[in-house]
Amino acid sequence: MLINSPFQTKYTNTLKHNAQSNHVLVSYTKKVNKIDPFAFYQINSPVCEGERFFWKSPDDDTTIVGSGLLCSFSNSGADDRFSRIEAEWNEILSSAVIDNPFRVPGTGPLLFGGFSFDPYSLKEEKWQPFGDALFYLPEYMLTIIGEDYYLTVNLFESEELASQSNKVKKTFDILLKGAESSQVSAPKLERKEELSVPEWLTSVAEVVDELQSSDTVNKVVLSREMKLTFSKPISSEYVVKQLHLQQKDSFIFLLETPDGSFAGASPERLVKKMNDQVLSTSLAGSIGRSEDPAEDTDLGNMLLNDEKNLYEHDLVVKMIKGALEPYCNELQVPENPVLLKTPYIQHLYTPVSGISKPGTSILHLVGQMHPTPALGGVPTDQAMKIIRDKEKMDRGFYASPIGWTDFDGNGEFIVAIRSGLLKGKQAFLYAGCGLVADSDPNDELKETGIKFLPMLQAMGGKSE
Ligand SMILES: C=C(O[C@@H]1C=C(C(=O)O)C=C[C@H]1O)C(=O)O
Repeated sequence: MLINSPFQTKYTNTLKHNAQSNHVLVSYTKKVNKIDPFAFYQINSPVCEGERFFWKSPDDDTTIVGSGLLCSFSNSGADDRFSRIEAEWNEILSSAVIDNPFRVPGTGPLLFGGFSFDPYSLKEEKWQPFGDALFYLPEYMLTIIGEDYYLTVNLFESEELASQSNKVKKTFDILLKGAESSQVSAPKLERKEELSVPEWLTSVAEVVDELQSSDTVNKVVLSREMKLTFSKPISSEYVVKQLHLQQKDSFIFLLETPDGSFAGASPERLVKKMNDQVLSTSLAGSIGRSEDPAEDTDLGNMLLNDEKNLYEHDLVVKMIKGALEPYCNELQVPENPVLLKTPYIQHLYTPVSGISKPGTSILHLVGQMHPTPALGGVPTDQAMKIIRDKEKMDRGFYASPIGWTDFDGNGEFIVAIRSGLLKGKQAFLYAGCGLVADSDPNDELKETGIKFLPMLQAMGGKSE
């Protein structure tokens, strides 16, 4: 690490955080020349490996890369995990010294991370480093907004200001000199296993039966897992580079820990907040793609007129509208969905936008909206119970909110689908689908098979 922070503290609870609250955050942001985000990602390897993150919104709108950990925020269990992260973050910010003349969203001190899907689900060892909430305040961060590049350095105040600014200046110089990205070799896939397929098909059939006979439960999203084994440990950087090249219309995300990384390419925004503008997305209802343009249009039209998919979609729209209503004015919800196409699948898509009421934070909105019926079901509590009972696995961070919030309260969170956990020589991929009373198990198996493809392709495991 270029700046040797003596305060690398893992805040596991509010109490511990309070004990550290005399440390003042100092943050510097500078506009810099163009720099390759992957070169920046590698810049402090191997020292910072396990302490990095990567984010890119569709169409290269915003790219944020963090390297090195000034501190992390984590917690386990409990429904108040959203507000606890927010309280700890606000406490750090309340005494922070911030030198950022630009105040562009995504620059300056920023928290990147996410939450687990379900704090009450069974817990698997492989997800243990992530807990139920994990956020990073990076030491070094690159933000790219369109053609503009910003570098932020964060440190805790521990020395004379003059020597601090000297260090920061040196850091900027070193970072900018070493900015060449080196190649990482492709992983060699040795084994690909779709886990418990017969059991999963039985669970889907059972849930469909329950949906048919129930007066109260309308939708449940069930997911399944695929395990990949490689000849050598898989590089998170390789995977994220491939996703970046292959999935232009999706959000690319990566959160590293020293014991496993979570990465994916999700088309689904949960919520974006820029000043008081709020934007959310209902994404549910799916159909495949065709290489033949006319056939592809036909498939899209079929989806736009399919009652089962429209119903599934509408449940999500209604819930998102209901969750945002108490916190937003001027909510706009188009009457009909449109299509959102990614390379392997097309979805029904409805944007929901509004103006947030004063005092509404993005983390609060995330807590109010998660899990939407696109990933959980309707009604939420009953659907979550069914998911726990039928899936019998730990989704970890799959299907959960992941994203960022900056010191000005701007931010964006997505739903972490089309994703996987990379752990040494193994990777665990996840894919799910919305079930309603007239769902067919074999169709759902096929749909989830398609949803594995973005990650599979990025890891060299997609057979043509
Ligand atoms: C659950 C996933 O996707 C979700 C389910 C969808 C559906 O059932 O049609 C569509 C988009 C996503 O909201 C996944 O990709 O794993």
